[in-house]
Amino acid sequence: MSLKLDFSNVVDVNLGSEHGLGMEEIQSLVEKGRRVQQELRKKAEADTLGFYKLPYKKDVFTEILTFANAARKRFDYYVHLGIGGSALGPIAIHTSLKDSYYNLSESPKIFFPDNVDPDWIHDLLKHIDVSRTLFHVVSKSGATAETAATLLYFMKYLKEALKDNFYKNLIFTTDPVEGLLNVIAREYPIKCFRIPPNVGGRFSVLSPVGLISAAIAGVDIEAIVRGAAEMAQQCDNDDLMQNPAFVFAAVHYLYMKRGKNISVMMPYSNKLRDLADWYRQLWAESLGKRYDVHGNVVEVGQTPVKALGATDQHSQVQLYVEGPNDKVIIFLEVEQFEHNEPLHNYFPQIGEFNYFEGKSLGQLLNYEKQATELALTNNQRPNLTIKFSEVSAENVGAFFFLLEAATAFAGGLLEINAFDQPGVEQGKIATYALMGRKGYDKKRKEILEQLEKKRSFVV
Ligand SMILES: O=P(O)(O)OC[C@H]1O[C@](O)(CO)[C@@H](O)[C@@H]1O
Repeated sequence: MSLKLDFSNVVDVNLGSEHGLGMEEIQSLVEKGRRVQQELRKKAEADTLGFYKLPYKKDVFTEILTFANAARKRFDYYVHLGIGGSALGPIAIHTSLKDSYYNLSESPKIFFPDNVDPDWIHDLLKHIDVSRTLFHVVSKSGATAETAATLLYFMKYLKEALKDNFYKNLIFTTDPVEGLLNVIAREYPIKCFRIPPNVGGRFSVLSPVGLISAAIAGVDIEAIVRGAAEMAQQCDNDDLMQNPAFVFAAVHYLYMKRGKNISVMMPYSNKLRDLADWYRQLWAESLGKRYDVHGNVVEVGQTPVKALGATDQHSQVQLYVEGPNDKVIIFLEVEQFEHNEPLHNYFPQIGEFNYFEGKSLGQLLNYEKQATELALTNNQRPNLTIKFSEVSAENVGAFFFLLEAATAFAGGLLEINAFDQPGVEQGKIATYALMGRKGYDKKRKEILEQLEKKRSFVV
């Protein structure tokens, strides 16, 4: 595993004192960082914070591999039903390590319909044969409306195709005991994988949530968790100035205090593109909080934005370089691409093309990254780079763990609970109420009254 973090362009010497951080400023957080580290270690040891232990669950990996090897032979299609933390990690693994163009992988063909757009879901039916499809339903709570709805949608076709044997094409990944999927699984012999209760959805990628689709696609899941475990060691370093999770968290904490409320993740790699989607949920749901742990109203958080290099140089970078200086840009860079064929100028009459001669697309992409980095730095825009030696399972696993540990550290520095999501729950409850779910009658009445009173302004 080789993942390196380059923080040079947040340092005041390179960025100027108005927008750069003094080393002593970061250093001044070390004492608080130590207290946060102790607190997190205690929680990990007491098993209240389960994501720390996910890279070491050997028995779970063996169970997944055994299941996946059999499933690869039995099914031609795999459909992953889940949303948020139950989908973004699996998608990121698939597009980074398997098939960067969705849905074109070899058999079994893999799909992640993580939305309830009826036309999009309907279109999927054109690409699969339901009787030869494994549906993997992933929901920690076992109740999320979108996931339940897509399960019910496909059930119609499963029942048509397989009659009472429909359950043979279903597997669930959910809480060990709680939730509606367990109620179904008690009735039908459906294979269930477990999300440990102490692992939140957005921290669950290294559990069966992310590893089953990966194993079915033929990704080396043992390499993913090996990379994560190596990174876990680095993130446990007592020397906090050498601890990548702490430094990442400290830098962002200091910038949040200075009003830099936007966190842009910009992979210069299409394969790493969806890691930024995964990061958005992690950073947004974990740190976007109204109250701190003492009950004070703090309304903290950073809005994560996804951009893609070089594509978004021609869309977003103008704003990043000259617009409001309210962002921290995180580049993801690949040092060694797998394919690096040299270009040749086939139009010698066009001398202007000669600078391409012998250069590769990878070189162009990385020079473009360097050029954007320079432009940002010269305009005092803080930026840092996470360098992947290559796009490999080890590095992707390490990336997941790094950002999870950094998020936990950032939550500690901000003194907020990084592991709940009360704001999302409000929306979930309102959806249940509007849909008329049992037990939500009072809420439904309240919402309908509220909607009636609302002034409308439709143009
Ligand atoms: O896995 P579940 O319980 O279906 O939840 C899906 C997602 O919904 C949320 O609760 C809110 O978006 C996320 O935290 C979670 O990853």
